[in-house]
This record gives sequence, C-alpha cells and structure tokens, in this order.
Amino acid sequence: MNAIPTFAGPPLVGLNLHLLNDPVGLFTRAQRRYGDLVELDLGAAGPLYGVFHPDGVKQVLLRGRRTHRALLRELLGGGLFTSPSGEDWLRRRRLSQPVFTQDRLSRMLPLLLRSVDETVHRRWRPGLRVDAAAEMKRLTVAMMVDATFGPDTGVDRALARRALGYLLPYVDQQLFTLLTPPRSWPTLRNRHFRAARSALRGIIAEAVRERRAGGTDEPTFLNGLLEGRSATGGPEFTDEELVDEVLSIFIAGTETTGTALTWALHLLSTHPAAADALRAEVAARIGTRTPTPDDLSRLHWPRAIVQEAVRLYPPAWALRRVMDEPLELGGATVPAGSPLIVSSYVTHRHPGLWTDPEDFVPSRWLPSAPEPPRFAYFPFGAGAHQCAGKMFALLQGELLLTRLAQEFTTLPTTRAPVRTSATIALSPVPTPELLLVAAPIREEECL
Ligand code: HEM
Repeated sequence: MNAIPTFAGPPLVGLNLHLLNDPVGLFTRAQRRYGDLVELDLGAAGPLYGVFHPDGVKQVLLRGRRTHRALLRELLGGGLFTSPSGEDWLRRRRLSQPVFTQDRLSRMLPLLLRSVDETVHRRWRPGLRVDAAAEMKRLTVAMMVDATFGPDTGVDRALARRALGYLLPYVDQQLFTLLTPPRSWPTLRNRHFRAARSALRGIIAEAVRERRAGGTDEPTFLNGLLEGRSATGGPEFTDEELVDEVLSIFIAGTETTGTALTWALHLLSTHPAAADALRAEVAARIGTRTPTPDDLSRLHWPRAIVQEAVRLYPPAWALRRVMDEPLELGGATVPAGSPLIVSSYVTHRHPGLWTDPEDFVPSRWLPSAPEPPRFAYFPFGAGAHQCAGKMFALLQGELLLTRLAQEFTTLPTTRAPVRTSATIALSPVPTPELLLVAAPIREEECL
C-alpha cells in the first residue's frame, strides 16, 4: 500500500492560516509539490485530504456526502443549496425539478433579454469606463429577480436587489474572515444583515401568497417551485420551505454567475483575438437581430468563452465531502469519514491534463475540439449535487456576450495584473475596469 504524502505546517496551527489567507494558492502548491492525493496538516483540527486527479474527483463527487452547511443554514435557511446530503435534500431536489427544465429556460429568454438590453443598450455607451464586477453583479441580480418573480408582479424589485446585494457580502465575511464580532451582537453590520434578510424573506413570502391566490403561468422559478407536486406526485413545498428555496436559488445563483461573467468580460478585453472570433460568429449567424433560443443554439463562441472563463476561474473553486467508506486511489487509502476536498481551480489547471493549462483558449470548447478527460472539468460540480442552475447560468452568459458583440468591443483600462480572491466565489482583485468601444455589427458584415 502506498503512503499518502503530507503537506505539513507548524505544530497545532498546521496550515490553517494559509487555508484562510490563500486557500487556492495552498491547494495549488499541494498538488504541484506532492501530487494528486495529499494530506494537508490542519494541526489540532486534524487532516484534510486534497484529491486532485479526475479519478479521485469522480469517486469523491459521486460517492461522497456533503456535510458542511451549518453556518449557511443558520444565515440563510434550509433550501436546496444549503442542505446537507440526505432525505430532506433529496425531497427538495425532486420537488425543484420543474424549475430548471429546458422548456422553462427557453421561454424565459425574453425575460432575461430585458435586463441584458437594459445594460447593453441603455446603461452602456461608447467611451464609458465600467467596473465589470459592479455591472455584472447588478445585471445578474436583476436577471435573478425577474426570472424568479416575473416582470409584472407587485414585487418591490429595488428593495429585493438592495437586500440581496447586502446578504452576499455579509455571508462572505462570516465564512471567510477570521475575527468577526459574534452574530448576536447588535453591530451595524449584524443589524443590516438581519434587516436585509427579513426584507427579502418578506418579499418572497408575499410573492408566494400572491401566486397561491391565483397567479400567472409565466415560466418563472417561483412558478416552477409551485409546480413541484404535479411533476413528482409527492407532497409539495410548504410556504416556509418555498421562501427558503427561493433564497437558496438567489444565493447559489447570483454571486457565482456574476463573478463568472466578470471574468469572461475581463478575459475578452485582454484577448482581442477571442473577441474578434466572437464578433465574427455573431455577425455571420445572427447579425443585428434579437437572439432567439434557435439562434443561441447555432452560436458556439459565446458558450465557449464562458466555459473557458469558468475553467480558469471557477467561481465554486473547491467542494468538501466526506465518504462513508475508505477512498482507494493509486494504491493509497484514505480512511472512511475523513474530510475530503476537490478543487476545480487546481484540477482545471493540472499540467498533466490540459494543453496550455494557464492560457485562455476558448477554442478548446468548440464542437470540433477533443473533449477533456471526464472529471477534469467540473465548474458546476458533478454527481447528485451538480449545479441545478447550470443551464440557466450558461444561458445568461450566452445572451450577454451575444448582445455585447453586436454593439461593443472592450479594452482594459490598465495593464495592472488581476489576482484572485477566494471567498464564497473566486473574484478578481482589483475589480477589472473596461473601456467600451463602439463596434456595432453592420448589415454588410452579415452573411
Ligand atoms: C457560473 C455560475 C454557477 C456556478 C459556477 C455554479 C456552481 C455550482 C456548484 C459547483 C455546485 C455544487 C455544489 C456542491 O456540490 O456542493 C452548485 C450547486 C447549486 N447551484 Fe450552482 N452555480 C452557478 C450558477 C447557479 C445558478 C444561476 C443557480 C440558480 C438559478 C444555481 C443553483 C444551484 C443550486 C440550487 C445548487 C445546489 C444543488 C444541490 O445541492 O442539489 N447555480 N452550483
């Protein structure tokens, strides 16, 4: 039997400070120095096993249990995203099936276009410098609110956006800052958080009441959640559970997509050849018209750019699991019950798995390119907990990039390097600023 190499730290504290300060750097060093299965010494907290090879990732994600959700549940309630593996999670996952069907997403397209066009056609103009992260946060929150409630309900959208904009940074801070005042203390932050959470829960509860009293059949997430029973035959969500589920979708789906699109815009602005290829394809296939679901399915570059952005910068950069049986890998055995971590960031840049792993090469995702090894690429997770909103997130990215390519190219305003900051999502620091340059597609360019 092979021994598992140990990445050791100082006695008692082990590698905990590195884990808090720069977890992505720590996992990358662990893989590069010690290989694809590493014991990370967390001092008094015991070992954590890093699993970086696709064969190991497969076992961990298909057979492992998700456990660590206590703080998220305390802060945000018990929806799908915050639930540990088990019966309750499974029931919620089944009841949520109707939310994310392909048919619902296709019918949602006009709703999403509203926010995209509000950004690209009304907020943006040639010569404007924009903070990519702020713009993408604004856009993804707006799309999420519309997709959840629909355009014509009495929901206070501005309040919903503000409250959501407050919740996420607070959760980040609670999860990733070493010394924060206890949540029970009446600090300004704690009070703001509680006010934002209760405002958002109130808005959702009101929308649920309205919808139960007789709503529309629009293809919204809320309507999908309410259809849970008819689709599965099981008992439906209670009103309280519905509030948790909507909140869970908000939390799982805004920061992740917002950062993914921020990276995509940053990478496009620094890789003009990719921006040209995107523009040429959009010009040739759909020209200047408003994209339909059919149009989007005939475009390859928008999706390839998003896929490559989340290869290099996967918002959900690591996933934790526990296995009830030992993990056997490359002749070594990790004992049952040990905490395991897989990191998409590390595996997506594994030099043994990818050609030019550190480079932005969206063409590797075109239909003519060879597929990467299975479980070498998992920005949306894999197995039972695989991201429920994956197709929705890709659709948002495709729409934005298509609309952008019809109007603008983007340039970075500085050559300063952009680093990653690993909190609830993997964000760029400093936040990239972009210059919008007019480049409208002209009729004569279209085939
Ligand atoms: C680029 C954007 C996104 C990325 C990278 C992403 C990534 C992920 C990942 C890695 C997981 C698995 C978590 C785990 O295994 O513990 C996950 C789960 C989840 N995601 Fe996403 N996500 C994105 C967008 C979205 C959106 C837009 C929604 C909703 C509209 C969403 C809803 C969910 C939900 C509900 C879960 C929990 C699934 C479960 O545990 O059964 N995500 N996401």
